[in-house]
Amino acid sequence: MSLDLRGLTPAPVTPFTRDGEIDYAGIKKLGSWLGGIDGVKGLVVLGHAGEGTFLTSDEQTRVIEAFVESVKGEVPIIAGITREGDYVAAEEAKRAVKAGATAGLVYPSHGWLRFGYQEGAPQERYRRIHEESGLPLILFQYPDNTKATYNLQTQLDIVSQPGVFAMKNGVRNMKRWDTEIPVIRAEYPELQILTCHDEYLLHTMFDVDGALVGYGGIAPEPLIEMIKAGKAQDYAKARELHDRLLPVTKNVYHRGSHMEGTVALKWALVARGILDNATVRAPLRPLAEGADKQIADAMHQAKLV
Ligand SMILES: N[C@@H](CC=O)C(=O)O
Repeated sequence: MSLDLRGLTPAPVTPFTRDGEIDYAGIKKLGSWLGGIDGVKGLVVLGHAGEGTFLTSDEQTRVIEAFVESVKGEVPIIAGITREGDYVAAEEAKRAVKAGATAGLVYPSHGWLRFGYQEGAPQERYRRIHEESGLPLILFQYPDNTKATYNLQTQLDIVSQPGVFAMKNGVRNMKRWDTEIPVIRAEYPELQILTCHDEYLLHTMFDVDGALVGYGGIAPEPLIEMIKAGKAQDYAKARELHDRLLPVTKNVYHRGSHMEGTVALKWALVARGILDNATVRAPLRPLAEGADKQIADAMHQAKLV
């Protein structure tokens, strides 16, 4: 299966039953729906939206297997690789391969968020995970306001390494976006650059090959259109889609932290009839009373239901 993510790669939620267990029937419904949409290029499971770090290792394996089964080979399943240490992250990547994952999205080591990273450590993390698991990897560029954001040289070094084929860019600093992407593109024209700015999709859609976003798990159809409009440099069309989606964007991604957005994604899927509940695992918390109705109304306004 070729790894061409030049289009929409949703990062779906992990459905739970009302009593908090993994809902495999829900995964089947969600995965087969998303995987069957023309323009969906892959699914990234066990990311932030997928509550990947809230699952046990066995659960992670079973979630990957269930998503692989659900898409029936239509699209690749890409696993979030999130463990803090490189040794355990490489072990996690090997388990993901066994479960059927075709690629990995490598998260920064958690401690870097607070303390920053030693020079060379991110490059080494990608090298080790790829060498030990064989997984093709996606570089995850964190926001500029974290200490786990990679400077330009670190990004260039990582994407020069064997096995790194794409970048999920969530830098949220337009100076860096405007100046770093052209340099990376010029040096590595084959690298697939994907936006993950769920809340700024219009503004980042004209410089990328695609989008790797949780938003894609609830509104794949208009996002596929928006990616096409971005590639055609058709601002009017992209703006129209943005405006249509704004009630949903506000209700999912402007409602508080990005983490709260994960809970909202589940309510949006309830509104679409894909999930039957919005159960999440702690530390996520249920949304305030009435949020389900606000989200359902927004989904109606955006013509997604
Ligand atoms: N869109 C988010 C969610 C992460 O996985 C981001 O920017 O990182």
